[in-house]
Amino acid sequence: MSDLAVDTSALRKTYRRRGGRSVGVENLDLRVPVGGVHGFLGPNGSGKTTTIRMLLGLIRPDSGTMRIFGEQVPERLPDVIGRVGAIVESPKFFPTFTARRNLELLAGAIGAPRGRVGEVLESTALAERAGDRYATYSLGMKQRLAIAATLLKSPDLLIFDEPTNGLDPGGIREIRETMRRLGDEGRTVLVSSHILAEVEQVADTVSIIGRGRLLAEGRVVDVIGSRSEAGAVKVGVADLAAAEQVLARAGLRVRVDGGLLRVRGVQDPARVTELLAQQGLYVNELSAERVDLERVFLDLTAGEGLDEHSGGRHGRPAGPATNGGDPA
Ligand SMILES: Nc1ncnc2c1ncn2[C@@H]1O[C@H](COP(=O)(O)OP(=O)(O)OP(=O)(O)O)[C@@H](O)[C@H]1O
Repeated sequence: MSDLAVDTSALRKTYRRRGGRSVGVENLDLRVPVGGVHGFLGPNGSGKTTTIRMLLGLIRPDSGTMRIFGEQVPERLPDVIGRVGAIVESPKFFPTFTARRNLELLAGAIGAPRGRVGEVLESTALAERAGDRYATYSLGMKQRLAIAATLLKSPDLLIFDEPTNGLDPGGIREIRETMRRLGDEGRTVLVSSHILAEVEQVADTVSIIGRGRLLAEGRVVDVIGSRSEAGAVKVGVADLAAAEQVLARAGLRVRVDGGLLRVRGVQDPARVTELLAQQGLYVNELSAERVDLERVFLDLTAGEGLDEHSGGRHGRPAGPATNGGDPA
């Protein structure tokens, strides 16, 4: 049995556009391990939805291969689709029926056991409100009911494309907790998002893409760890320009960023304080640089945002992904 829930190899998809073709996904090797939550991250227009739609057989790739649980798709999709639950657009529920009734009707339609309804309401933390009419649900509850509906057939792989779009912080937290619960049950959750803080808290592993290409992948701790640097500190001081010169003269790599100095290659932070104090520059803040997924993402995808009107992606040559490269 494959230890990957999803894997793609050299996947490519282009779209026709005026004057030629634009690239949706370029040479993409995506690997999603079985079990746990996998964040599929990228800026707007980077190819997340395109990839998900190809996996679900909704659009065809130009070239490359895709497998779900080791089965080649789209060729073998009928064999594995029963193990896959996806929310690509909001399902239709009857507004005047309760959530439970809506799920019972759906369970009947797809031949899921009726007892499953109670279980999926528990999994999505909707059990207490299951007797309320759908029309009275908040957006977050509606989204969780959509997840509950996909859980009726007890899928091993769940694919969620930007599931928290339009939700308030409370709704986002509930979806996050639901995804974590599903991952802990041993299911594989593939969730696309451009909200990094949310993914960092819930994902076990991530793939980061930009302009349709893979930029980094791996366990969240490793992706962050590989780009953290010992001896990187942030320094607050009133005269940033003068302090920058002093530290640069002392051989430290330093730049001004966001009202602070970012200094690298610092073996002893007390040395920074001393060097500056000698010149009458007094440090009001000094802390180790904390690298989070957001920082990694911004470094990796700098300049990867799309300008739809520039035609910048058109005819882009293929090339290898620069996994784990050093941040600029
Ligand atoms: N049906 C289409 N026709 C033409 N171009 C398309 C089509 N769908 C997507 N694209 C283009 O393919 C690229 C990737 O888009 P895609 O929607 O997959 O990105 P995404 O990462 O899901 O973005 P978002 O976060 O905004 O949903 C973009 O340049 C987009 O304009």
